[in-house]
Amino acid sequence: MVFPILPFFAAGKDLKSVTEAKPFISLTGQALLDLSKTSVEEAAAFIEENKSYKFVCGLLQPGHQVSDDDIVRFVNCGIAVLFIASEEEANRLQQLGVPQERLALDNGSAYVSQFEIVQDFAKDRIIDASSLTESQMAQALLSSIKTDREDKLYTTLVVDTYQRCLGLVYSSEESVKMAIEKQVGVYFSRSRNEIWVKGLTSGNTQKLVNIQLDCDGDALKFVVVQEGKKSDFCHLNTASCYGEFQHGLVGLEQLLRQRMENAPEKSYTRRLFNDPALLTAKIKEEAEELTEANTKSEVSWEAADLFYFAMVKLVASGVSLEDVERNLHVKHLKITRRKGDAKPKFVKQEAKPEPAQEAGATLTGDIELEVVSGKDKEGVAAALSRPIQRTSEIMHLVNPIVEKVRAEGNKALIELTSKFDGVQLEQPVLEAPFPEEYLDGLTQEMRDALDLSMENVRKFHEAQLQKETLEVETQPGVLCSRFPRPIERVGLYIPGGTAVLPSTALMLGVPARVAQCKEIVFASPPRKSDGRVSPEVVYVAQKVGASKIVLAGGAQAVAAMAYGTETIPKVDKILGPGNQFVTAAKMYVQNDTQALCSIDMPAGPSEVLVIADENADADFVASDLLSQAEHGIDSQVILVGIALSEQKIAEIQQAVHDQALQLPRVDIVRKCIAHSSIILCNSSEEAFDMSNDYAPEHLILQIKDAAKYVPLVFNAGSVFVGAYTPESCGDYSSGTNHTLPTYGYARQYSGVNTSTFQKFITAQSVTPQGLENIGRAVMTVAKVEGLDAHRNAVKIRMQKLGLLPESFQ
Ligand SMILES: NC(=O)c1ccc[n+]([C@@H]2O[C@H](COP(=O)([O-])OP(=O)(O)OC[C@H]3O[C@@H](n4cnc5c(N)ncnc54)[C@H](O)[C@@H]3O)[C@@H](O)[C@H]2O)c1
Ligand SMILES: N[C@H](CO)Cc1c[nH]c[nH+]1
Ligand SMILES: [Zn+2]
Repeated sequence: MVFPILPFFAAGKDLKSVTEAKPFISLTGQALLDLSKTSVEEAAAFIEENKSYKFVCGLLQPGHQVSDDDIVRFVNCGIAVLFIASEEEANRLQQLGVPQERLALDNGSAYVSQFEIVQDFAKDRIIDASSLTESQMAQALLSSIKTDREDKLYTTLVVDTYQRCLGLVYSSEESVKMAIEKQVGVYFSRSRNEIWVKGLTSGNTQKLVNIQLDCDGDALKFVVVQEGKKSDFCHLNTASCYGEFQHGLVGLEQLLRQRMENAPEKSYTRRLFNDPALLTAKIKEEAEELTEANTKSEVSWEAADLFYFAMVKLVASGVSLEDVERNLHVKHLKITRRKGDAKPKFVKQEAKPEPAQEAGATLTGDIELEVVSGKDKEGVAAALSRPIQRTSEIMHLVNPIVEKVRAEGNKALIELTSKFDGVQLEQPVLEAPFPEEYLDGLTQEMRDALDLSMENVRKFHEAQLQKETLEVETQPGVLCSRFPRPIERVGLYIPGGTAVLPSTALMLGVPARVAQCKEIVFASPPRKSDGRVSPEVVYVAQKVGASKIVLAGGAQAVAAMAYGTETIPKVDKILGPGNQFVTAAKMYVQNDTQALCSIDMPAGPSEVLVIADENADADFVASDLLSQAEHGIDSQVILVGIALSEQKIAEIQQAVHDQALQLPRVDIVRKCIAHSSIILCNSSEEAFDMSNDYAPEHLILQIKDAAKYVPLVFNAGSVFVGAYTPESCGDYSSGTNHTLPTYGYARQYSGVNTSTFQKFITAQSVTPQGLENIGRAVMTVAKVEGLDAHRNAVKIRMQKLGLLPESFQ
C-alpha cells in the first residue's frame, strides 16, 4: 500500500516553491501533477530533481487541452499513471498507446487504477500540496494503520534507499508525528519506554526519505538514509541488525566514493579517477570482452569487470546507482521506444579471418603483452595483481552449494552436476574395481606415457617418504620422538572443467599411494558426451588403488568428500587444484569443525613468472608463457626481463602472437594475455625481488648461468632452471609435483609432496632420572600459570621417588 495521501501540485510554476517550502510532502513518495497547467519540460525536471517521489502521476482534467503528442511525451518522461475522467478518454488514450494499467479512471468518489501499488485513490485523499500540513499527513497515516499489539505500538521495518533491510523497530503515534515533522528516523524505544530519536547519542542519525504501509496496513516501512560518521544502523556497530551487507554493487559504490576522497595518489583507482582517457579505454576494453564471453563463468567474470569500471565512471561523474535505477524506471515507463538497433560504428563488419583462425579462434586482433617499466611502481603493482574474484563474492556462491550437498547428499550432487556440468547422472559414484569398458579408447602409447610419468613421480616421492622414527634425548632420561603415519582417507580432486587433467590424477594418486593412505577417493567432473570420466583418469585410479571415483566437480564434489554422502565416504583431507569454486569450497570445509577435514593448500588458476635475459630464446620464452596461459582465462603469465633490448621484446611479442594463433585454445590465451605483462628490470636482484614478491606458482629461469641464481629464490611453488627446462616437463613427467600453491600462497605453502599425505605424531618417555632433570622446571612454570593439577602430577611422582621432601608444597 502506498502512503494514504496523494499530494496534488496544481500549477507547474509552483512545483519548485511548494517542494522547497514543504519538504515533508516527499515522504509520501508520490505526487499528482496537473498536466493542463504543467509543461512536459517542467514535469520532466520535477521527476529528475525530486528523487524521493517514486510515483509521479498526471491529472487530465475533463475537457483539458493537452495535445496527444504531449500526453505521449508526459508518459515517456516518467509520468506513471494518468488520472482521467471518462471511459471515452480511456479508449482514446489506449489507442494512442497508453496501456490500460497506466490509467486511473474517475468513478465519482475515487480514481481506480491497476497500476502496481497505486491502485484506488479516494478523492478525499488527494490533497492540494500547497495547503498540506505535517499533522494532516500524520493523521492520515495513523488512521490507516492498525496494530494488534497490547502496547499499541506499530511494527516498523527500516530499510535504506536500496531497499536493504536495516532492522526492525516500533513506532508510536507520537514518534510517527515527530518523524514526519522533522523528516528524520524517530521511533519508540520499548526498553526505555520513550520516544527514540535515532542517532541522538551515537551520532548515527537518519534522514527519512519515504514512509509506506504494508499490504494489510499493520506494519510501517521507513525508507532512510543512514547518516553520521560510520553510518551504522545497529547498536553493535554493523550496517544492519542482520550484520554487514554483502558487498555487491552498492558496496562497490560506497567503496569507490571513499576512494574518491582518500585513495592514495599512486593507487590504480586514483589513476582511473585522474585519467579519463584510461577509464574510457578500460570501459571499451571490458565491454568488448563481455561481448566475446561465452560460458556462464566468462560472462559473469567480464560483466563484473565492466560494472567495476562503469561504477568508477559513475562515481567520478557524481552519479549514483540510485540515479541509474531511476533512469531505468523512467525508461521502463516509456510507451514509445527507440528501435534498439546499434549505431553503425558498432555493427560487426565481416572481418577476414587471420591465417591461423582455423585453429579454433573466434576472436581477432594482436595477442600482445602489456609492457611495464620496473620503475613504474604503480604499474608493476597493477601488472602483478591477480585476476581473481573476491573471496567473499565466491563464498557467497559456494556456501549454498556446500550446504545443499551436506543436507541432501547424493540427490544434491546429481542435481548440481546436471546444473553446472550439464550431465544427468543416475549414480554419482563409480566403485572399484572399475568396469573394463571405462578404459575404452586408451591407447598403448598413452598407457606407456602415463606409466613413465607415474614411475618418475613415484621415484621422487618415494625418496621423500619419511619412515623412520626421529628420537632425541633432550636431557638424560628424557626421550622425545616423532613418527610418521599416513593420513587414512584422502579425497583427490582432479579438474575437468576446461581441460581434463589425468596428470593431476597421477600427481595426487602416486604420492598418496607412496604414503600408504588407506583409502583414496577420486573426484572429477563427468564428461558431457557420456557422463563418464576420461579413461586416462580411470587408468590412474586403478593403478594407485583408488576405491571410488566421485563423478562430480566444483564445490559440490569437495562438499561430498568433506561431509560424506550415502555412498561417498567422508575423507580426512582433500587435495588437488581447481578453479575458484573448488578452491573456495576447500577453504570453507577446512574451516568447518563439523567437517573435520583439512586441505593441501589453495591451488587455483595456473600461473607462471619467467625471468629472461638478452640470451633467452624468444620462442622458448613465448612457449613457456603460453603453456600456462592456455589453462584458463583466469590464469596469469608474467615475463620479467633483465635488461632486454627493444628488439628482444619485439621478438618475444611476435613469437607469443604467432604461436598463440596456432593453438586450439587461442581464445582462452587471448583473455589470459589481456591481464598478463612484461615487466622490464635492469638487474637480476631487481628481477628476483619482484618474483619473490609475486611468489609465483611456477618460476622459470631463462638466464645465463641460471642454476647460480637459485639461491635468490625465496618464494615460488616450483623452479624450472635453464633454457631446456620447460614447465610442461614438471606438469607431466619429470617427477616433481605439479599441484602447487597459487595466488601468492607460495610465500607460506609448499606444493604437494609425500609429507602432504602424512601426519607426524610425537611421543616421549621420561625416566626417574629425567623427572629429576626437568620436574622442577615443570612445576615452576605450572605455578605461574595457576595450573596446580599440572604441578601436582610432577610433585606426587617426585615425592614418591624421594626426589622431593613429603612436606614440599
Ligand atoms: N595450481 C595447480 O597446481 C593447478 C594444477 C592443475 C590445474 N590448475 C588449475 O585448475 C583450474 C581447473 O579449472 P576448471 O574450471 O578447468 O576445472 P574444475 O574442475 O576446477 O572446475 C569445473 C567445475 O566448476 C564448477 N563450476 C563451473 N562454473 C560454475 C558456477 N558458475 N558456479 C558453480 N560451480 C561452477 C562445475 O561444477 C565444474 O564441474 C584451472 O584454473 C587450472 O589452471 C591448477
Ligand atoms: N600447470 C598446471 C599446474 O598449474 C598443471 C597441469 C596439468 N596439465 C597440464 N598442466
Ligand atoms: Zn600446465
